[in-house]
Amino acid sequence: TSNNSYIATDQTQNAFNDTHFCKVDRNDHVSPSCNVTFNELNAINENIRDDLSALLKSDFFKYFRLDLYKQCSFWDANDGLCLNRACSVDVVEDWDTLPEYWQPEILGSFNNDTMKEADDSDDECKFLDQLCQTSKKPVDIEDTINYCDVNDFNGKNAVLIDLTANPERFTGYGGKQAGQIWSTIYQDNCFTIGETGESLAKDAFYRLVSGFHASIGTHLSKEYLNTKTGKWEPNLDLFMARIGNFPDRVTNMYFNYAVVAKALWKIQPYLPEFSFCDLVNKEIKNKMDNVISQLDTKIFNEDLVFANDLSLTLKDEFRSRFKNVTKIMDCVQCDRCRLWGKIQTTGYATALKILFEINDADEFTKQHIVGKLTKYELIALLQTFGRLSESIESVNMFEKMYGKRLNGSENRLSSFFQNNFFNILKEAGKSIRYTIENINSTKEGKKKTNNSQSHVFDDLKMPKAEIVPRPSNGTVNKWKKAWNTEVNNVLEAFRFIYRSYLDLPRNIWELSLMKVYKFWNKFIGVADYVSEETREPISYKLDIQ
Ligand SMILES: Cc1cc2nc3c(=O)[nH]c(=O)nc-3n(C[C@H](O)[C@H](O)[C@H](O)COP(=O)(O)OP(=O)(O)OC[C@H]3O[C@@H](n4cnc5c(N)ncnc54)[C@H](O)[C@@H]3O)c2cc1C
Repeated sequence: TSNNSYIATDQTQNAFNDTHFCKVDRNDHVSPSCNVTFNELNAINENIRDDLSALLKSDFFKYFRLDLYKQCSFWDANDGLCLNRACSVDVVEDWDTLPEYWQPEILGSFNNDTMKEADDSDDECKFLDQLCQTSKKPVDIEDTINYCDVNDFNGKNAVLIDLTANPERFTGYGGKQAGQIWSTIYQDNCFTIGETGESLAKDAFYRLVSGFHASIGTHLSKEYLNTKTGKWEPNLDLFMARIGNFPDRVTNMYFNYAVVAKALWKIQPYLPEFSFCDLVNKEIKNKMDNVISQLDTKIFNEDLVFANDLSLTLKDEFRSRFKNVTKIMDCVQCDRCRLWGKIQTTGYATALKILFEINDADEFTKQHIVGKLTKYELIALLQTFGRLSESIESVNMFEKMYGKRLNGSENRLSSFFQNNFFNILKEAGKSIRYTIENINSTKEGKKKTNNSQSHVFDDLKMPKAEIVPRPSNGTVNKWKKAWNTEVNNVLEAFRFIYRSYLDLPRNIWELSLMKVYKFWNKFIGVADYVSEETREPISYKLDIQ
């Protein structure tokens, strides 16, 4: 439930405490309202991935407008929030040692070249209009069906941003500021713990928020800044600590995927009627068709969500709570996080409007609602789908990395267990017994031909084989032989421990030397700040935006 998982200190969990990745059964249904399994969604996602990526990079879908200076309406941003940089320094240590362009404010800012000033004279941005033969005027949709403020993107201060040049990835934003945003969303806007189990609607609300949160975590883990190499690369430990060890978070991302996919499926018949020019562009239109034709109505059954509580008040409450979530995005202090936060909450809000406000039986409202979708809602809807699609792809990628890591550690573990103390004893015992038997049999003139057991541990110094003399009466004293073997084993174990203690000072000495060496390199500025591959300063290799 929301509050419980919020309070959990997930970072402290062992990332590899279970062999079952994410503890999710891929053949289970994603949720009671989704007649689709995790595996099926994975397959759909694989099929649409290329077309969807191409669509998101097209001129129509790659631009978004945002008012960077919109006032946070929940608290005085200069007062209630921690504004100093130290508040962001919760993920990367030693920020001060990094060059300026790696500081959180820079990583979280926009690539200025990719922003264009919006034209105040028209509510619509001219740049986007140039792409379209017919310009769609913004509309005053009745506020009663909106899950976000659709006029948010037409403000005087709104700027146009090229999303392909400002990817959602690790920014270093975190600490108290981000914590306050998430806690406000979960504690003040989600339904309470008891309530989430009450109905599918309240449960869906929490799932949407948690899936959104998990998706952000997945992206920042996938494109994480390795401060040693200066490269953006996947960070499996971070993913496991934030998402992978929480099956509910993984499930909620798939749930969100199903919700947004269903909304797209629902508006498919109306897409040709949109006046956005790029949709008229054959290639874009084909790609859009390819993507949506892979989707299916059974992916998500929106009729179930409000089925048990037909009360209109619950739907109103759901809508106004979600609108709050979209507004809280104005309080996010990291520009790039705010941009993607705004896009995704707008995308979810659009999906919810399509799913919950369009009545299939009522063609008039259907036309009315779909016909009045703004281009920013449509862009946000598709971009949000793109984010979730990438998240699902990343979960599968992290699973492979996890498998590799686990196999690697299994090998290390098995070699540890093969060489560990007790096995050495066992093998030593076997070897002694074998040697005794071999000697005995040689004495008896019955040479053994099977030598397969010999010398499993060639590198080990075995104790001299002890030949147990035969009793004079000719019968082997089995008990005495066993006793001697065990005593020998114990003695060998003590010798082994004793040798380890003797080695300890040498090991400590070597470790200290290595540390001093590393420290010296750092002091003279060599090792960590120069790329190992090229020996060039990292700044040349970084794609800083
Ligand atoms: C709108 C928004 C956008 C952001 N975008 C970015 C970005 O693009 N790049 C970037 O690097 N950082 C971004 N951040 C910051 C990022 O989300 C984290 O807040 C930050 O990385 C610190 O993480 P944390 O481990 O302290 O826990 P947080 O992610 O801040 O989570 C706080 C608490 O919530 C709970 N929790 C975590 N995940 C879930 C979940 N899925 N479901 C339920 N409960 C959960 C946990 O108990 C956790 O301790 C964004 C933050 C916000 C609010």
